[in-house]
Amino acid sequence: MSGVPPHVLVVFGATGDLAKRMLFPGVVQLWEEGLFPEHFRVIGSGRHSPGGDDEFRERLGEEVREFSGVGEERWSAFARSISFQVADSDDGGDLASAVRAAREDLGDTAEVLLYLSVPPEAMGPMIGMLGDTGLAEGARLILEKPLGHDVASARELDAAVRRVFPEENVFRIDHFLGMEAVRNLVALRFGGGPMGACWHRRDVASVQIDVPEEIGIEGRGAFMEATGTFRDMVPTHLCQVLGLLTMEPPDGFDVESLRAAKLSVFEALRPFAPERTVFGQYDGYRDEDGVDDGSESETFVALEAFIDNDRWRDVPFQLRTGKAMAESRMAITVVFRAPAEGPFREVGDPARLRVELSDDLAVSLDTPAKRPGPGPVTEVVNAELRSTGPVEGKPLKPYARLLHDALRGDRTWFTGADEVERLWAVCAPVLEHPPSTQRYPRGSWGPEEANRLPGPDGWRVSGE
Ligand SMILES: NC(=O)C1=CN([C@@H]2O[C@H](COP(=O)(O)OP(=O)(O)OC[C@H]3O[C@@H](n4cnc5c(N)ncnc54)[C@H](OP(=O)(O)O)[C@@H]3O)[C@@H](O)[C@H]2O)C=CC1
Ligand SMILES: O=C1O[C@H](COP(=O)(O)O)[C@@H](O)[C@H](O)[C@H]1O
Repeated sequence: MSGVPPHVLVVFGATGDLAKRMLFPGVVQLWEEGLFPEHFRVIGSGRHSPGGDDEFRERLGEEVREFSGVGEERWSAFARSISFQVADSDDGGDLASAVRAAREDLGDTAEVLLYLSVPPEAMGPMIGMLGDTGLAEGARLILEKPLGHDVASARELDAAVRRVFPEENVFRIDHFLGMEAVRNLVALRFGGGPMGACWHRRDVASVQIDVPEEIGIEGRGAFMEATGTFRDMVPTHLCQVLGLLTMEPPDGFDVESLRAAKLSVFEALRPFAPERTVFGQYDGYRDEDGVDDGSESETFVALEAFIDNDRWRDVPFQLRTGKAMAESRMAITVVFRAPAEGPFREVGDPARLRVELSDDLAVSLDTPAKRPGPGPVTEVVNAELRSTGPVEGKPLKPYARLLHDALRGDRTWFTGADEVERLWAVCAPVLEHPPSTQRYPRGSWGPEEANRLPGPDGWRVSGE
């Protein structure tokens, strides 16, 4: 028994890339784990019909089986409660009728969860339609990132949302906040361990948040042309990780306290400088479907950030992400200061803490230590931190975990509109004066200029 009331889940953008790769696999994982409502209907929606309910189920089934590993029989059992209904921002009448019918089938206690997995420019008009058709009434709404494309459009979108939905029903999703390792950052910092004690400019020399991706754009040409990697990844995933990593201790671990703590550090985040930002585009990107022959859209970004507060002043935070790179990795590396004086000031490599943003706890510490023997020689030794007990069940995938939160009305790990708006303001100088886009070979670590950005020590994960 999941303890979650009956639900009608409506997914707009149900034929898109996110839906097949992450969202539906997340839904199915919840169902397999007994965490999805026992009684439910899922209605996929979009402007174009995949053919009918059967065709939708069949196509989605092939994709979801590939990305989630669910077996054919289990999928068929789940898929019995799935249908498809065409809708767009001008016409949601049939969809509203389908949702009403599904709700009646499920009984009085049934709730409605609406998921907008559509491109940023489609959000505003879709929300208007949800209001006009009555679909919004009493429903919860999940909004995909990025929300808008700059400060003005984010504000406009937020106003559209507020006209139709009360804030307590709005869930702005950032799936990095559904990652076990990202949530663990809060425990590592505030759980009383040594990591919390040295989390200060006094001890920390620099920090890297590095999310290279091996995949290219996977058929998302139109999305990448309109959005680009900077808007897609920086004010969203990378900054949310940065926020949790650098915020002051929150007053509590509830939604309001976490948002206030993140907002406060985002207010101290210095607007990004175009001269300390590198944009790149992988060779061959212009030949992808939906991409302009002369496109200058960036598929790679690296930048340096500073937080102007007492804790972090002058500590460089280096952020990097890109498509078609040498390796897929999500890693945070904190480099500690070497002592300024005394016998160990000559120690070659400084101490480093590495947190991999993976499902399993993967934290490692490289620290100088004395090599056994008569001489005063030091070497770097490594300690791996691992969970000590058996882990209950399979770790939930980020979308599964966040959907589970939303189904239960828990907004703790969803973002606030004021954070979103502030982060667009931080990005504004780069959006207004973007650096020129440098080419880089597929399978590389990005343009040469980006490799020089962190200084002589380079990017810590490259080529390890
Ligand atoms: N793909 C990914 O890895 C991730 C994506 N996201 C976010 O999810 C959202 C969707 O991304 P993704 O699935 O990749 O995009 P896709 O382009 O693959 O799919 C978009 C979906 O939205 C529908 N759609 C497109 N335009 C409109 C429109 N104007 N009005 C209504 N519906 C529209 C499309 O169906 P139809 O044309 O039939 O309407 C399609 O089903 C984006 O905001 C993206 O940032 C977030 C995390 C990861
Ligand atoms: O939101 C997005 O995230 C993915 C990276 O997340 P992952 O969980 O698939 O590793 C990124 O590829 C995509 O461009 C972006 O829209």
